[in-house]
Amino acid sequence: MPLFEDAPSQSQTDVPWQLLSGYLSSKQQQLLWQEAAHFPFSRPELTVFGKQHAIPRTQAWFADAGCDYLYSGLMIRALPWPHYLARLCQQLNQEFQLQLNGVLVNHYANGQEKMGWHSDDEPELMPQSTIASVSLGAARDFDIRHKQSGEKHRIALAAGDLLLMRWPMQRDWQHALPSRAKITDARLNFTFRQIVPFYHQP
Ligand SMILES: O=C(O)CCC(=O)C(=O)O
Ligand SMILES: [Fe+2]
Repeated sequence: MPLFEDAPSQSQTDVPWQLLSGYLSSKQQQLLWQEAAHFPFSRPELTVFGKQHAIPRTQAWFADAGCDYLYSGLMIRALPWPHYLARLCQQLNQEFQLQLNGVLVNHYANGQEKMGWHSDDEPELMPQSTIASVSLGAARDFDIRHKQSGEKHRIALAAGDLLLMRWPMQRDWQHALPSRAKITDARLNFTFRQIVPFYHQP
């Protein structure tokens, strides 16, 4: 019997995220990657401290009707679901008993493209809902830090991995995708979310 079996370190048991490595089959990865080649990615300009900046990645938002997303002051209308993405959403909902109804797709052309520290805590997200993050393409580090204590974790997200971010992750922690100068391959990330329908059109 291994030593310390009943006393795993705090960081392994008490964190609100769960990594399921190799969740997608290679066939599923291939179909999603091909489908995403036709997605209408855009690079919105955000206003930060009064200055306009193009985001360092491109993105697309797909969701059920009425699930528009106000993202850093930009209203993103829901586009209808592509076929394989819809199937993956259904699979996640069934397997983990979730009610995900939208997905933000982020495309990182190479290691220069990134995402800064944030929590996904927009008001149109269903309170206490889970976010399911699926990655394709280049493996990238994903950083997580606790808002109060500053405790840090780094996990690598590789092609086909699923990261479940459960409540209270977005309340207590921030996350980021740091740049990696040596990475030349593209990466896709899908964060499936549960939106309160018609939040922006009462
Ligand atoms: O690309 C990633 O792994 C993270 C994406 C993310 O945090 C987000 O879309 O909110
Ligand atoms: Fe996020």
